[in-house]
This record gives sequence, C-alpha cells and structure tokens, in this order.
Amino acid sequence: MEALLEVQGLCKTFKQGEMTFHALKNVNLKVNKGEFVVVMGPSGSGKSTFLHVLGGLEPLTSGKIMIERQEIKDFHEEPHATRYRREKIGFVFQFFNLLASLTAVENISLPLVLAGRSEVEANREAACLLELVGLRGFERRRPAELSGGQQQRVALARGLVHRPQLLLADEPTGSLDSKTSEDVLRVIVQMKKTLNQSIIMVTHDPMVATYGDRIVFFRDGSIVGEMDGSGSEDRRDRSLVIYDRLHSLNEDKTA
Ligand SMILES: Nc1ncnc2c1ncn2[C@@H]1O[C@H](COP(=O)(O)OP(=O)(O)OP(=O)(O)O)[C@@H](O)[C@H]1O
Repeated sequence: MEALLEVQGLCKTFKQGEMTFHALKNVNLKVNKGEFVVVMGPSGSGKSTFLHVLGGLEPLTSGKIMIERQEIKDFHEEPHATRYRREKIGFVFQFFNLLASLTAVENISLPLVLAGRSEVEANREAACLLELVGLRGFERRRPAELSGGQQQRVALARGLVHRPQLLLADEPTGSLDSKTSEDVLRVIVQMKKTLNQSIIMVTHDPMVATYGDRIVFFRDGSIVGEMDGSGSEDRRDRSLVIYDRLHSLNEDKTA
C-alpha cells in the first residue's frame, strides 16, 4: 500500500505564560492512500490539536509532515498555508459551519470560487458532489431547510469539492442522532471508495469508530496503541472492544 501521509516525530507545544505545555509529543503515523484512520483518546489527549496541525491551522513545533514523500515545509505560513489547505486538505467539523444565506450548491462551490474557479464551473462541480452525497434535488435549499444529517452531507460535499487527498474530520457526527450518524458515515465510506481519499477522523463514539479501517489511540499527546476497525466483524461486537480499550486509557489516566 502506498503512503499518502507520513508524520514523523511531530511535537506541538503551547506557551502558557512561563510554562510550556506539550500537547503533542513525538507522534509518528503513516496513512495510506484511500485509508480511513480514526483517532480516539481521552479528553485533552491532543486529538484536535493533531488534526489542526495536519491541516495547517496551527504551526507545528518540531517534526516532519510529508504528503506523498514531499515534506510540507512552512505550510503554516501564508501564503503557503492557504494554498496547502485549499489544494490538499478537506475539513469537516462537528458543527456544519454552512453559510445560512447560501443554497446547498452555493455552499459547496464556495471553496472553488474562493480558489478562483468560475462560478459556472464551480456550481457544476458542486452539483456533482451533491449528487454523490445523495442529495440530488436539494440544490437550491438553504441550510435551515435541511435536516442535520442533510446539512452534514452538504458540509462533507463542500469538504471534498476540490478533491483533496486528505479529509480531516473532527467529530463529524458529534451533533447527530445515531441513525443519522450511520447515514453520514456510510456516505463518508462510499465517498472514500469513489474518490480514493484518505480520511483521518476524530470521534469519542466507539460505534462511529468501527467504520474506520484502523483506529489509533492517543493519550497525553502520544499515540499509545492501535487496532483495526470492524472489517467483516459485527459492528456492535467491535464497538464493545473499542469501548473497553478507550475505558482502560481513561482509567490509566486517572490512576
Ligand atoms: N491554543 C491552545 N493553547 C493552550 N493549550 C491548548 C491550546 N489548544 C489546546 N491546548 C491544550 O492541549 C491539550 C490537547 O487539546 P486537544 O483539544 O487537542 O484535546 P482533544 O483530545 O481534542 O480533547 P477533546 O476530546 O476534549 O476535544 C489540552 O490540554 C488543551 O488544553
């Protein structure tokens, strides 16, 4: 399998007055093309910080991030950061962050328009993505006229419209009920297959984690273990195993 992303010795510190807080400590991770990696761990273990650094939203302190064996140098500084984010990375967050005054198609096409593509071309691409996430016919709806799951599917289409190599998803189903979460996850897995994207997704929910190919566990800013997703195993059985592992990480933390 060919690696898309390689993270080596990644460290991230935050200055808090006189003190230095180590949010990420020597993180190493390889993600293959088309692989869906889930990140789990106790609250404060560095999961969101990891996504933010990977996505160029936060500068790294030390270490290397490589995409297709090319080191992404200085991508946290403008204008490289914006270009890196616009070309290589797609984001989906817990709160869909759709613009209320724009239609579904306009929300999806916005990243392309901002990147300088013509409106006609951008809207054509956006309509194509909207169809891929199963929302054909909803082109002209505004966010308030869509359900939570439909809004998240629009947000997913927006995150993928520029065909990024890597999709970073931070609790994308965190504000959805379990049935709607399943629908969105199925769409994510389907999109991954269609577009051969790599995905890194943070979640607290063991059932959601079963959709990944691989789960990595963070604790205190480091990766402390990993396991496979459900594969052909029953999703419920696998989620119990994941729950157990997560629980033991939480227990170790308080021990
Ligand atoms: N901008 C910042 N300044 C100082 N400390 C920060 C900053 N951002 C995050 N941290 C700290 O880094 C640690 C990791 O935070 P992060 O948000 O990555 O954790 P998390 O695993 O995503 O947690 P949760 O599951 O609660 O969302 C926390 O202790 C947090 O307080």
